[in-house]
Amino acid sequence: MEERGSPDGDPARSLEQGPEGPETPIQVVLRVRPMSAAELRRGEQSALHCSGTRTLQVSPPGGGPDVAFRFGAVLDGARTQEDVFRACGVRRLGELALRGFSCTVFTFGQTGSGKTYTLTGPPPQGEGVPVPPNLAGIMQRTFAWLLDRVRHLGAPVTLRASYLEIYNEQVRDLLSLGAPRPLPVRWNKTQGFYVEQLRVVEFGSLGALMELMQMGLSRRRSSAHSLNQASSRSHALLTLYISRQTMPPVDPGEPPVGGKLCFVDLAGSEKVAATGSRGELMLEANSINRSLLALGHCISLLLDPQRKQSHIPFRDSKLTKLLADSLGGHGVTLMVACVSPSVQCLPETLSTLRYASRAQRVTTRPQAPKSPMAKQPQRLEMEILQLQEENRCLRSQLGQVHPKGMSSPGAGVGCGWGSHGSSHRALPPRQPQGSVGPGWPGPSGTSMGCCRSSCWRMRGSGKKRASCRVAGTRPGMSSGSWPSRCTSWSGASSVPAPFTCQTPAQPHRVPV
Ligand SMILES: Nc1ncnc2c1ncn2[C@@H]1O[C@H](COP(=O)(O)OP(=O)(O)OP(=O)(O)O)[C@@H](O)[C@H]1O
Repeated sequence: MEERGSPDGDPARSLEQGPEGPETPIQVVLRVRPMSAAELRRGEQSALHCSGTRTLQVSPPGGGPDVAFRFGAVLDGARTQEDVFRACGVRRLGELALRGFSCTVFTFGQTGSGKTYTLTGPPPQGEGVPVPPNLAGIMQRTFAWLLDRVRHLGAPVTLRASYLEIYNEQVRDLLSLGAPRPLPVRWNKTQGFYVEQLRVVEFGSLGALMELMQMGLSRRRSSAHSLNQASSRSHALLTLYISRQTMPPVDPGEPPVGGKLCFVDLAGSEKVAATGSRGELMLEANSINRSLLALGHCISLLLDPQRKQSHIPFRDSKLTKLLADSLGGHGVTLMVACVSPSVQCLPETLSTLRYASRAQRVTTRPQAPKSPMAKQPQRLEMEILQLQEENRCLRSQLGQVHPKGMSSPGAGVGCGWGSHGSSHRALPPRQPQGSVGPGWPGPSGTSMGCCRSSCWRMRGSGKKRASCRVAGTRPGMSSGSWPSRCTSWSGASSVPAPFTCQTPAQPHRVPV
């Protein structure tokens, strides 16, 4: 018996462990749906047998050796929606998304194989009729889990969602306020590929999120053909953006830590001869097949260690652009491959199984965006340097003033290092808001204390002729970008009332 598939190991455990090493393979779970009523009516036989929790055996009709495929988990037609949710380890992906990772769950398979059922449950039985809770799919179950999890977290979390479809190679916003219109896919260095002008909606409750999902589902293109009465004619991507504020916030202006959880319901591959698609249905089928082909091509190239470092043609379709990070980037990805058990579907099923086998050998390098806390050491280091410098300077002034028994440090002692030996003219200091100290000058012409502690940068004053004696005026440098606490200014010709520094001082370096 030939066997293909993933290496040994407990699937649930490997998903629960999450991305430990630098490279993590795409996890693949296989779901075999039960025989449909139509298939049973036609008396079709099953060609698939699950042996154990990870192996699927395929028995070709008319004899021949069985072929076995191994995946992270294999779920037969008797498994419930809850079983599937658990086996897929989606909660673990949710936890990772809360920690800032970008996670993707996507379903893949032939038309009518149960992809939409797995993600969102059966089609609603009427307008506004909700899916019965026991039939709810991975998406509804994840939403409920996530909202509950967020409620019990100590830190505030902002949740937002977007929902789009790729229909005939056009991206349409399923949550747009008006009629959906094509949106461009762009690329930049920080975001990678993204959809411009996509509506992202903040939500605060499970009910609000379910409404968004229903809105998107009702707008998504679907049609009937001979293999599925409600066949999706587009790829749909619902993304949850999870922004978790660090405690305590590093800086009110800092963006919060953000993770993503994206659910992708791919349209099914189809043989137009089998589905009987004509006209518009056939155009849709061709577009679907082309984009799935592009996806398969990228997956094949990602498996080639030589090619992985070089060019992968993600730009070949909108689908591959939007899945680029999930497949070859820094995301954590789960693929749920869906198949029909029927012998009639075997060629398509084998193609799905091979596709899924290849996908589980693709690896990504999961990486959470750097938390604002990570920037702290650098910021603190700068602050420490500045404070040390100020401390050193103040100490040296104290050492020079007090031995002479001067009660007022401002009385009659010139700065010892001004140009041409003249007294140092300090700019009138800008007092930081709410800060009043002994070093601040009084009314024009009087100096009250040490310019070293009282000379502050001229924030936005535009007096570019003023220069810092130590750092100097740098070409193109505005006064606002000078050292935060310049201790020695000169050339302040445009300043209305120059002050004379009367504190003895030693030249010193100011950290810039
Ligand atoms: N595990 C299952 N249990 C019961 N019914 C199922 C199961 N999976 C799928 N079905 C039913 O099979 C039919 C096809 O499923 P579904 O629409 O989810 O397929 P699909 O793969 O999304 O197809 P398409 O690619 O054409 O959109 C639906 O009527 C669905 O309710």
